[in-house]
Formats: sequence, structure tokens, C-alpha cells
Amino acid sequence: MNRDRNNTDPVVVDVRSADPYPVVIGRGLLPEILEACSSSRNLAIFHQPPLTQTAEALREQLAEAGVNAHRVEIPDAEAGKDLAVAGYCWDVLGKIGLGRKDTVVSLGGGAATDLAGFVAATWMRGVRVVHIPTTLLAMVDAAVGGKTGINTDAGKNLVGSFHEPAAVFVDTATLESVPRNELISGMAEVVKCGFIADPVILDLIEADPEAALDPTGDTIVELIRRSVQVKADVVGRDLRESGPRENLNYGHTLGHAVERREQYRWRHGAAVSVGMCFVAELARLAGRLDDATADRHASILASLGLPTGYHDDAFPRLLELMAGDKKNHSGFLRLVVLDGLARPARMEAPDPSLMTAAYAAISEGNKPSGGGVLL
Ligand SMILES: NC(=O)c1ccc[n+]([C@@H]2O[C@H](COP(=O)([O-])OP(=O)(O)OC[C@H]3O[C@@H](n4cnc5c(N)ncnc54)[C@H](O)[C@@H]3O)[C@@H](O)[C@H]2O)c1
Ligand SMILES: O=C(O)C(=O)C[C@@H](O)[C@H](O)[C@H](O)COP(=O)(O)O
Ligand SMILES: [Zn+2]
Repeated sequence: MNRDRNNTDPVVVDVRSADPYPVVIGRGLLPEILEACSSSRNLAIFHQPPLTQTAEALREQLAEAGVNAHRVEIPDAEAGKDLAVAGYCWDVLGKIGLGRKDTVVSLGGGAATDLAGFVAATWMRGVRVVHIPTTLLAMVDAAVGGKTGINTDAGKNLVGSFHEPAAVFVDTATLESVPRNELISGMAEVVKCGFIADPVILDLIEADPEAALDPTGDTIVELIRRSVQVKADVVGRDLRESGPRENLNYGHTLGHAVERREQYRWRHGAAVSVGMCFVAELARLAGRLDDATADRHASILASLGLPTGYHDDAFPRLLELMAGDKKNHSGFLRLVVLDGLARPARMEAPDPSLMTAAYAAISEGNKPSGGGVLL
């Protein structure tokens, strides 16, 4: 996170919600992070195991700045989004005496920002949280917008709260150690932003999918900036998902069902990729989406190594799981679909025969294949 000669000035995307905050995007953001955190007396850095060295370096720098900073390792990935882990984190906060003027920092992927955000939201009914996302997915999505949560037996993210960060620091240097399958997974959310709001994202990826996946390249930085802007525009208008924010759930109704059926062993982006292919087919079959835009889903997602289909026999179980989706009203499924490129809309109580046909289109001879991205 130290700034070196190759680093350029950070860019800032502001989230203009009731409590505005900056998303700072750049390489080597330690000075900015120290500035945002050094007014706290106590501070806890909740980090995933691969980030131990980075977390320790940050803790030392904060300690030098006079902050009583603690490094707390949390279980990796979805294992961290668990009630017992949240309980452990609350115990730690109690032991270090973290108070209302203090700060929780998350360092890691979306599972870390979701968990740390939830812990910060609930500790003393809400303390300050600063997110330092270190996967592509967390940078473009999970760290921005204040959704926090854990998983329970009833489903994914069903327990949580809206708790906005004080600031988000996207240090693109951290992407260099991210495994390729995680970069690919994050690209699913980037593509989602392209389809729902900013088609330039799709053009940039289609021009050179490999360049898009290069963690040291310029393309990924531009894709991050554009995706963060899409998310910031939406959550700035609708923090609590009373309307437009549902657009960010494009592909997630089936996606969350796939994740649950796979017991969270699939990467989130891989499941969302399949979910987007499904709703694209559904909208096409309903006469709402043109063929070219529908076909563009599978072609761009496959070009990135993302899966575009799922098991033939899984639909009955997926339907059961989708019945628990948070967007449903009065027992009816409500899906985010496209009426055209960058024209998101809702499909309520979809015709079951269309649903079956759309699923057949993504499953016939189209078993999950997504290189190494699934797990
Ligand atoms: N709150 C939201 O708005 C929101 C949005 C999208 C996704 N999410 C949630 O985010 C989670 C998925 O996030 P994710 O894809 O980042 O997964 P993740 O947090 O599980 O991270 C993926 C893996 O990458 C590792 N990792 C993280 N940073 C690394 C680095 N710099 N170098 C090497 N390894 C690193 C992690 O330890 C983990 O093993 C899901 O739980 C999803 O529900 C939340
Ligand atoms: O921020 C949002 O709103 C989203 O829907 C972004 C999604 O990419 C993300 O996966 C989110 O965690 C899903 O939220 P949920 O409310 O469907 O659990
Ligand atoms: Zn998502």
C-alpha cells in the first residue's frame, strides 16, 4: 500500500447518499488510509488470512500514528459470514474497548467487507467502518453501498443491515496477488454494471477480454472506476433498496439459488453469471429483450471464462430456493430483467412455462463450465 514511483494520483468517486463518502481508487493508498483512521483512539482491522502481512503493516503504521490498532484474522471467504464469527468479532471489540468514536476496518474480499460491515453496524448500534476491499468483486461492488450481512441456514445475506462506510479505499496494487478465478468472478459484477447502466464497460471487455483481466493493466482500473460509478449513482439515490437499487440484483435471483445449491462452494460471480444468462433468456422469450443483447450475455461472460449454463435437472430445486428471494412480493417472484441495453425493469410473477423454457435454454447440453472460476 506504500506509494511508489509508478503510482498516479488517485481518482475519487463520491457516493452522494444522505451521508456522503468517497471511494478512493489508486495504487499505494496508505497516506489516505492513515489520514482517514488516525483520529480514532481504538481501531480493529478485520482481515482474511491471505492479507495478514498487509494488515500487520497497516496496524504498525497506525500504531506509529498513535492509534491503538488491533489486527484480527477472520475465517476465509463465506466461512467468515457466520453468526459465530460475528460473535467472536463482538467479543474482540469488547476486549479492546472499541467505542462510538472508534473505527472498524475491513481488509479483504466481499465476505470480509460484509462481515466487518455487519459487526460495525451492530456494535454499539453502529460504529464507523472503513472498507479496504482487496478483490475485484469487493472493489466494484461489496465495499460500496452499505449492504452488510451474514449467511444463515435460511439463506444468503438474510441477516444484515444497511450501514454505509465512512470511506472506501480501492488500492489496485492489492489485485496483483488475487487468484485468477477470483478476478474472473469479480468480472461478473463488472459485466452486470455494463448491462444495467454503462455499456462502455461491455465494449472495453469485448475489445480485449485478456487485457480486462490483467491486474496490472489500465483497462481494469477503468472498469473499476466505471463500475464503482454505476454503483455509487444507484446507492446514492436508493440506499435501502426501495426501487432502483434492485437493479444491482440483476442475475442474483437465480444466482443466489445456485450459490445455495452449491453450498457456497461456487464463487459468487460464477453464480451471478449463470443468473444473468437465465434472465436474459427469460426477457428474450417474453419479447422484452432483443436477440443481440440477449446473445451478448453468454458471449461476453464466456469470453471471460465465466459459466453460462447449469445442470438440466436442477430447476425444481432452484425454484424452491428462489421463493425465498428478498425481492419477492406477496409470494410472487420478482426478477430484474432488461427491456433493452441499460434499460433494467421488473418481471413480476413470471409465466412458469417461460421460466422453464428460459432455464432449458441455459441448461440443454450446457453444463457448468467456466475454467477454474467455479470454486
Ligand atoms: N454487500 C454487497 O453489496 C455485496 C456485493 C457483492 C458481493 N457481496 C458478497 O461478497 C462476497 C464475495 O466476495 P469476494 O468474491 O470478494 O469473495 P471473498 O471475500 O470470499 O474473497 C475471495 C478469496 O480471495 C481471497 N483474497 C482476498 N483478497 C486477496 C488478495 N488481495 N490477494 C489474494 N487473495 C485474496 C480471500 O481470502 C478469499 O479466499 C459474497 O459473500 C457476496 O455475497 C456483497
Ligand atoms: O448492492 C446491491 O444492492 C446488490 O444487489 C449488489 C449485489 O451484487 C450483491 O451480491 C449483494 O450482496 C446482493 O444483496 P442481496 O440483498 O440480494 O443479498
Ligand atoms: Zn453480487
